[in-house]
Amino acid sequence: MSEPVLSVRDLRVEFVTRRGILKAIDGVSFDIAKGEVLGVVGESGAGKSVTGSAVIGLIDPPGRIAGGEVRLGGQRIDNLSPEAMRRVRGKRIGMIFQDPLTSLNPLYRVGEQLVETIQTHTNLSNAGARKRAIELLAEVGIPAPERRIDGYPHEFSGGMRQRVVIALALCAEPELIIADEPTTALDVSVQAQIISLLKRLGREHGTAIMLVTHDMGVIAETADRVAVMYSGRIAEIGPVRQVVQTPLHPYAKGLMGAIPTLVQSSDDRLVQIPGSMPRLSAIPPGCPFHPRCPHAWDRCSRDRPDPIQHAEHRVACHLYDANDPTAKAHMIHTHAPLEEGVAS
Ligand SMILES: Nc1ncnc2c1ncn2[C@@H]1O[C@H](COP(=O)(O)OP(=O)(O)OP(=O)(O)O)[C@@H](O)[C@H]1O
Repeated sequence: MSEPVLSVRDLRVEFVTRRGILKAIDGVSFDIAKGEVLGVVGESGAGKSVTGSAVIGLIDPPGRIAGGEVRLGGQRIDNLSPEAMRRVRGKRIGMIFQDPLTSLNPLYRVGEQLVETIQTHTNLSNAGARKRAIELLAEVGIPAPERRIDGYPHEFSGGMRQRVVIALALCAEPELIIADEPTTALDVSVQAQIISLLKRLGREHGTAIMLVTHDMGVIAETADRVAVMYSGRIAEIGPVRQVVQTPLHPYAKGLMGAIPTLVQSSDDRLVQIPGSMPRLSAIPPGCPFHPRCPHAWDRCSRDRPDPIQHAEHRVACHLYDANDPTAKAHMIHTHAPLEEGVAS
């Protein structure tokens, strides 16, 4: 397999607070290949956004990267100077946030912003950059781009504004796009359009996309692979189809059961996982999910589970430890809906 565009190894991020050092990201590893969409999902506070911020070098004090490596196209970027990292962000990594106005200056016409960004990365003349900007606006589905290019951000609807942000992110032909909740602020009907646009552009431009969202529906629609985060760690990662249809980690099983389906009989209840994710200041020893896990046994409150390759999934759960003769028993002696991924 060719070298991944993004490679993250054993990433650790801490926040130094009066209550002590809080481990927000504690040993996260994943790759994203060219043209691939990795969905990063998990409940609020799981560490999705901090992971994205760490990749783009935007962890500000009191936060700090406490360990691990981030490589872009094989080159380490976690140890670059702030200035060098700013150049990487501008050129090699594009960013799309929930609020398009984070990326757009309300005082300038969208065309001026696109042209300026294009000219930062190319030798195009004003006329050439304007032509390229119109092409990009057309590519992201802005109608009448030769006219709309002279509009101000407030003259665009939320969905159209997010399309402009995507065009802006594409100006530099980045290797990686980090999209953090890109559709959360949009109407449901517009969300699907933006998501399919991102997916199509990622494929066409060969861009690797890290898509951060709490919305499993968006992940199921868009991602090639999915990482399920819990308490600053990846509980499970694998191809989206496998993880959505046959999740292995008990937390992922609960989360997948919580995807609302369009057709739902009155008997269908959303699966709720009892309890809540621990605060960073009170992460329990061993597996952070063990207090909520129906399978947990004494080992789970003692030993931190390392990720285990199980078929196409990588899962951080002792249940799948083929070297633990007691693991299987703990799988079998719990209730039925959690049994289909039994370790063999
Ligand atoms: N500046 C900060 N100081 C202290 N803790 C922080 C800081 N920024 C983030 N955190 C903590 O890091 C953890 C991970 O936060 P993060 O924003 O990555 O979660 P998330 O999964 O993206 O959640 P959400 O879906 O709500 O955005 C949380 O417990 C959060 O409180």
